Amino acid sequence: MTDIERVGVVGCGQMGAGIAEVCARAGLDVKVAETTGEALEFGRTRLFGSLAKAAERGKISAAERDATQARLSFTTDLGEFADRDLVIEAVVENEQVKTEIFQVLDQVVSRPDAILASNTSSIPLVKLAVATSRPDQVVGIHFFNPAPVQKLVELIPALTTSEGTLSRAQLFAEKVLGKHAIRAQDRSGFVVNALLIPYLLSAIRMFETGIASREDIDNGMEMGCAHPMGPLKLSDLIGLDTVASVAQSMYDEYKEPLYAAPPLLARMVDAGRLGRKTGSGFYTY
Ligand SMILES: CC(=O)CC(=O)SCCNC(=O)CCNC(=O)[C@H](O)C(C)(C)COP(=O)(O)OP(=O)(O)OC[C@H]1O[C@@H](n2cnc3c(N)ncnc32)[C@H](O)[C@@H]1OP(=O)(O)O
Repeated sequence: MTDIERVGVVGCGQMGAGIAEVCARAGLDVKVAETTGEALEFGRTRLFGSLAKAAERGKISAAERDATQARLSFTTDLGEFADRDLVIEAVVENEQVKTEIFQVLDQVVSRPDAILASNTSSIPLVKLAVATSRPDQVVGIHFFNPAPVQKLVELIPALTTSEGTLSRAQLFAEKVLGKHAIRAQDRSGFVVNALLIPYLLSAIRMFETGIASREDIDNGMEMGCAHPMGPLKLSDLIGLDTVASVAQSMYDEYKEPLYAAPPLLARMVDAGRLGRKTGSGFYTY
């Protein structure tokens, strides 16, 4: 269906693990990289736990779970990505860290037309593209959390991305992974975050100024507008550090006050209350 069979995923946090799961469940050979053995073990446990849950809920059979696990391998050495047809980087939203990863991938990935993709939600793709010697093969493939559940991916071409790379990425996302792809320009926030982040920040401001309780804010949007989760619960799911860093990138790009993070968000990030992943955010988990 496409020429992509071997996928590399850099980072096995919340998003990396979800993306690796989606790719392995689609029948691909997936190699996942983390920086340390400890981080890798944590990520593997998260990923295998999610597959176990999918099997318990009857979404996949026990045989499919085992076959999916067998398609996943783990490493702390990006050098093992040499044979990958597509690599999706899903590490922290830090431009320097991502740039260094793209420089390494450019060195190690040997297939001449391999696609180097980033799951970034806010860093300009062109900055990652020009860090490589193949800027026409770098593209944004942005998944949503939880990646196994959310149907959408955003495809973001950098100014340098070739139409061939973009169409192969689209074919991969739609035909192999079964996602719905929308295209967005390489502008901070793309489509979804450009709409979502100001809404989340407004909810945090509303809570901070005492206009309503966290439960009333969330119930308001869940019961009033049929959102699956209210904005404070959703911020906890995304991770408050991610919400803050995406907001910062959007503020840096547009200088619009509506993208400025409220002080409470910054203080919670400083306190390490990052939401579900740390056990506490607007709620306790
Ligand atoms: C910041 C960025 O750059 C971009 C982003 O990611 S923005 C964030 C986008 N995400 C959202 O907006 C999430 C909104 N929330 C939701 O869609 C839902 O509340 C939710 C899917 C997270 C949970 O749904 P729920 O009904 O409350 O819980 P639950 O019944 O446990 O789950 C519903 C389904 O999702 C599945 N699911 C939930 N979490 C999952 C996970 N982490 N992995 C795999 N499957 C999961 C469940 O197995 C269940 O599947 P079935 O109905 O087929 O059994």
